[in-house]
Amino acid sequence: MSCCTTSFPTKLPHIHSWKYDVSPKNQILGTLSFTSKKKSHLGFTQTVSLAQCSRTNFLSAMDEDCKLEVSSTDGFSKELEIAVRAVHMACLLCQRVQENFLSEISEHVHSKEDKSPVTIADWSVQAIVSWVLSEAYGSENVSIVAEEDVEALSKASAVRLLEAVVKTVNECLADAPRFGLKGPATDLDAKAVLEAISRCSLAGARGSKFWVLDPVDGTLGFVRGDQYAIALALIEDGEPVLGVLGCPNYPMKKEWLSYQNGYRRILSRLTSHTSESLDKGSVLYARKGGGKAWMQPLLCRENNFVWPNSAREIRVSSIDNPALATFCEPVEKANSSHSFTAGLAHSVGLRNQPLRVYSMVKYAAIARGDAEIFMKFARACYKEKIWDHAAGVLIIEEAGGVVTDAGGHPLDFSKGEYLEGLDRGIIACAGAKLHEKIIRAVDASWNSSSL
Ligand SMILES: Nc1ncnc2c1ncn2[C@@H]1O[C@H](COP(=O)(O)O)[C@@H](OP(=O)(O)O)[C@H]1O
Ligand SMILES: [Mg+2]
Repeated sequence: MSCCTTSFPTKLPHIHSWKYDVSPKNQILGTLSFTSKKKSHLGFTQTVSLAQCSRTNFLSAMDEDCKLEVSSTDGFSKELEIAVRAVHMACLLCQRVQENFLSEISEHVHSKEDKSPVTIADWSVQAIVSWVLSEAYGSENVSIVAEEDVEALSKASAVRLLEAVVKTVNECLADAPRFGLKGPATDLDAKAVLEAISRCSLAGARGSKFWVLDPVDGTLGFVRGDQYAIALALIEDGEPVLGVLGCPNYPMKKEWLSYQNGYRRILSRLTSHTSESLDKGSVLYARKGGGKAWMQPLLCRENNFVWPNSAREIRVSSIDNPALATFCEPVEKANSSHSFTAGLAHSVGLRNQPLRVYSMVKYAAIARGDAEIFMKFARACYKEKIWDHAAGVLIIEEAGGVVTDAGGHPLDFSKGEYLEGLDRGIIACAGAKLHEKIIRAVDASWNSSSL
């Protein structure tokens, strides 16, 4: 049998080319080698004994294999990949729950003690992310700070609710292999699900390294069929070092964002379960210090996740003229003063209408270059929580943007579950010029505001 040697670009950014022996029938038969643009990998040669396989399978297999090599030398790569895969799974879970309950909402939405809504998706996402991270690193080695606790779920009156969560979790974990993750050998029972949820504790926020998770950020958007996000970050020594934002209703194409206020509800009525409608979300991620941030499309239901899953680099907008800039803010004026931001917008010369969007999708919009400014000014008595910001802050910074409080200080993730010492509000901008203008405008108008 005659073989030839050839090379082609791979999907991995670090890998420059593969060389492999291929038979006339396009079968991969034997030894292959690769070189990398990264110095540490130059000249590295790997010999792999491969069963005969198609070129497409070979490519996937080798991208997977190579990933492990890169992971071992590249800080946080393995954690990042697991986090991204877990968030993709969580997005799928949320899409399923959202589609189901848009028609029977009352059964699925419950009130927490502070009257904010919580759904089976919040608990289920927390359970699966906790389970996946614990499986990957051992539960004793993983510290997760997350929004939900099990109190309401553990009550005798909540049997049906707990059943629904357990079912949702198991349905999602059954899909784990599609995402390149190992699922449980048998379904998790209620005890295991409750354990996974309660393994996440607020006490972890005092440690030097911990994950922080908002299982469904913008729950109000979620129950209204609108924007919401799944936010996972890794904090080390008080700073986010990894950030992953799942935005199941924020597609790769910007135009879709303008269909806010219930477009999902309309879409899901018009389209069938398996159609393109499920392929309209994105997952954003970044690693500290890389100076890069990325975006991947959500999986179509029948596809398998192959890293890097058509990742596209994202960058903040280059617009620095306020007259052309768009600013985002929360939909709910209870969460941020619309009148104060309207005054700021006027004084710095912002002309576009504010883009009011639920959840950390606002951070995603800045990182992707779809908007230039995000401002949030909550009431003085409200303390911002770390899980509402950690992932978004890192992704914007790595995409080239600036995020600080209104005093120009970085947000402090080192003091437990709250952003302690936050000065007045949060300002995220595509660039330093816009950021300085907003900071100056806040100073000029703060004393005359009612905040
Ligand atoms: N009174 C308040 N002021 C400011 N933020 C609040 C708030 N009440 C809740 N939030 C936070 O705002 C988040 C929603 O963000 P947004 O208003 O930008 O959509 C909520 O996240 P959850 O939905 O995860 O609870 C919650 O953490
Ligand atoms: Mg939140």
